[in-house]
Amino acid sequence: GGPGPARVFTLDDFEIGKKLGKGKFGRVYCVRDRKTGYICALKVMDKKELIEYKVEKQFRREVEIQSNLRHPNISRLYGHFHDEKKVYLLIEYVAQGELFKVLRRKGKFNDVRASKYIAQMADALSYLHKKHIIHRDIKPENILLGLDGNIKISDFGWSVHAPSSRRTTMCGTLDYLSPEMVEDRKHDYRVDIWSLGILTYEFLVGNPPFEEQGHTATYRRISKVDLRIPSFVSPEAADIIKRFLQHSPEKRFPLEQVANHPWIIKNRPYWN
Ligand SMILES: COc1ccc(C(=O)Nc2ccccc2)cc1NC(=O)CCSCc1cnc2[nH]ccc2c1
Repeated sequence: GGPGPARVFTLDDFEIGKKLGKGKFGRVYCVRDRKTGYICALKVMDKKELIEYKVEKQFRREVEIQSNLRHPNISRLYGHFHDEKKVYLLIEYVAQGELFKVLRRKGKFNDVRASKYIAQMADALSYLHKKHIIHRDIKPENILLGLDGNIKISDFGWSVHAPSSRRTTMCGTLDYLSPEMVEDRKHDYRVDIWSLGILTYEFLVGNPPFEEQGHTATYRRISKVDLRIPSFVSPEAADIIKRFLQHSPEKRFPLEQVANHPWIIKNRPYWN
């Protein structure tokens, strides 16, 4: 059987370790549960900030949804507690940290590494879509790398990191928006398939496909799907990128078919 009833935590249950990150709504620390020795990430947020930014309802809804998610490539929300001034989120600690930093350090990933991550992302997104959850914010900054080399999507949606430690363009987020989102039309779960195409391209090339200096130029290239795939990208990878980056959501490659695409089949034997 699984773990017992959720414990009621207080801050005293933890030894506070190093700071892992700083978000808009709070700071994240690496902590150890004194009772079990378990290492977790603790996100600390001011109640008054959540009220000021009017995100309490969103917070409760997200915590409710996330507490029920169980997938190897989605980082766990173990629990939450509060005291007089603050709210605390107990989140799975993912040892190798932000995939964004690995990508920037390496410049770009080869087909073996990129195909492993994209297959895991497709599996995680398919799981979320079956639960009628659209992630809507797929980008390297929201992906963590576990000790075993597998990825974990985490919810940075509410933590806007200081610009310095993030992309050069202030509007990194625009790069991942689908045509229907930039054109403010109705959108559904297939925006995540579009973003997965942007992510595949960025993993293999080192920058997102429609990146431009200004918002308007990026917007125009997204709307036109002005996609230029460099010749060093393998034919199988170029094929799956084109299947993801279809202007019309109906034409986008279904996530369930990713595992059987030649790019995945060809590289799977080399995943460690
Ligand atoms: C399941 O995860 C989450 C669930 C909820 C929220 C959240 O903030 N919800 C919210 C807040 C306010 C209003 C509405 C909703 C955040 C996360 N997750 C993260 O923020 C990822 C970084 S913390 C984890 C973590 C682990 N392992 C690491 N290794 C290196 C860095 C690092 C960082």
